[in-house]
Amino acid sequence: MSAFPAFAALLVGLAALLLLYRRARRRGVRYPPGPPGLPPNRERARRAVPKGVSVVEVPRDVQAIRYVVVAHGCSVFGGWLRDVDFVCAAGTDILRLNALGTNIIVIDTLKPALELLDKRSAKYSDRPRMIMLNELAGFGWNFGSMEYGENWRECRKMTHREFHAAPFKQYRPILYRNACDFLRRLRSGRGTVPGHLKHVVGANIMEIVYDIKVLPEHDPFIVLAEAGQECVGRSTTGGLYLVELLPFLKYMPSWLPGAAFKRQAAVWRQAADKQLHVAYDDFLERMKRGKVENHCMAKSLIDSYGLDDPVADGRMRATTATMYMGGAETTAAALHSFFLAMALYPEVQAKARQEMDSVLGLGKLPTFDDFGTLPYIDAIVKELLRWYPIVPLLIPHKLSTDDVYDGYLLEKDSFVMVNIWAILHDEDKYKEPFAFNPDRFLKNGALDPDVFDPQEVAFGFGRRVCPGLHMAYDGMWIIVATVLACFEIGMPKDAAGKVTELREDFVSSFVCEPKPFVCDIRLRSEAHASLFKDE
Ligand code: HEM
Repeated sequence: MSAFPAFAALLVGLAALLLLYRRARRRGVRYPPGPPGLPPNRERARRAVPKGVSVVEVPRDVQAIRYVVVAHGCSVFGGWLRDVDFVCAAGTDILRLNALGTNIIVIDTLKPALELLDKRSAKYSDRPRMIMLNELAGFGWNFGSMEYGENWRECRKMTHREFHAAPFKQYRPILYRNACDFLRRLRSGRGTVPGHLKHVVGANIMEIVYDIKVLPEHDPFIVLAEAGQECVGRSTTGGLYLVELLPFLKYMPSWLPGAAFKRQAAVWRQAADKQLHVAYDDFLERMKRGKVENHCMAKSLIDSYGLDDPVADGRMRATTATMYMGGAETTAAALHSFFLAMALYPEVQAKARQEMDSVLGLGKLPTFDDFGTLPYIDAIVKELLRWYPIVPLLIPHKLSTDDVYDGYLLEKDSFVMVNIWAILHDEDKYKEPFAFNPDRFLKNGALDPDVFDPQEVAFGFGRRVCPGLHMAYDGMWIIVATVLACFEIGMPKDAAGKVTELREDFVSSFVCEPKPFVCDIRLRSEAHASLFKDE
């Protein structure tokens, strides 16, 4: 017998043994409930739901939860699951979907989310590989999508130095100054609210990270960062790339038919490289000329790590560039929801103003010196995090080893998503969860410690928890407080001055944001304009 058939027989034998071993090991094992296999459409998905798992049909106008399943597409499954618009199992804590061999675990309640992602975070802190995004399009430097390991740990350490609660306070004057600029832009009547929000959050990040003061319009650094952000959005929500399932395809020559994904990735790679290097190189160049005037993240990192170590240099570039990726779209989306909520709930505005007038006195713009003295403003920020959670399904974590929870086997390499939307709309925690009602967080005029704080879940879990959460909270707080101090936000009106309809209509994407809408924004009085006039 020649060597090849013997070798082939040996391989087949080994594969069969492995299969038998895995079957034996799995015998008696329970998996979390869920539809068997990939549900390709709504009808089949509904029929496929196993006994004992009830399915909640979601009202069409409550857009966000439709994406409990659809938003799996944010990582890799979008194309297939897009038309599935039913949602999660009620009565189960954990749901398991299987999409062509990839397990997706959806955690629907707080207890398993905390137990697994927080307490057992050593096992649950990896991310899916995302070949198109990380490896082909060149965004592997983004530590938000980086695999768990030393590189990721070092980037987190670098972020923590500047962004945890105490050091971040030094950046509050920047947030305040840019908030005043935002008020002036709002007053000008030019542009759009989402455009102004994008500008203010971009301005905050660029200044805090690189000491760059952006231009009022078409700032080149924001333009580059937005271009990078758009590539990430398109590569993660545009549907599945076959290369995610067949990784060897990544070596396919770009000129071959069927390799359009590689040509697309090459275009995105240019944006990824620019986002990584341009602002950082600009900072280095200014530093060499002695032109860096203020403390910023890049300066602090270079003061500690120096300029000579190429590994540290790569990580400093990656860490600083990741801040825009994580912080711009999310914060702008949350504040966009703020304008919608205020137009829909004028009584909330009235209460906020009453609080500010009585605590601060008339005719004063709130500043960070007032932080902690305005519980109703804090309650509005918390309700914004809860009402339409900004990242309703988390960024998928990946389980790095088999695990067991409540008798269920959770397999190594499963994607793990938390249904933050469901947790923050749990009627046991929040009465009338669909209403925007900041009062739910208050008792006797102070924040009620017995009400579950949405911050506990809205920023994620365990070792992957959002490192920008203090910046996010402070950045939202100052805009909410100063806008309410100076402006009235009302329902849209037609040309004849008649109030027109305004709906809660949100974009179906990885980040939950209202679809464009019009509202009526008016200065409370000319005297209020003097509170934020040009410096
Ligand atoms: C309202 C605003 C924000 C919300 C709701 C939010 C929410 C989140 C969530 C849910 C995650 C995933 C956590 C997980 O996987 O468990 C995350 C990750 C992240 N966020 Fe935020 N975020 C916000 C603002 C910011 C800001 C202002 C920054 C920085 C300037 C930032 C930087 C990041 C980064 C770098 C990651 C990736 C962390 C990692 O994978 O290690 N975020 N954020």
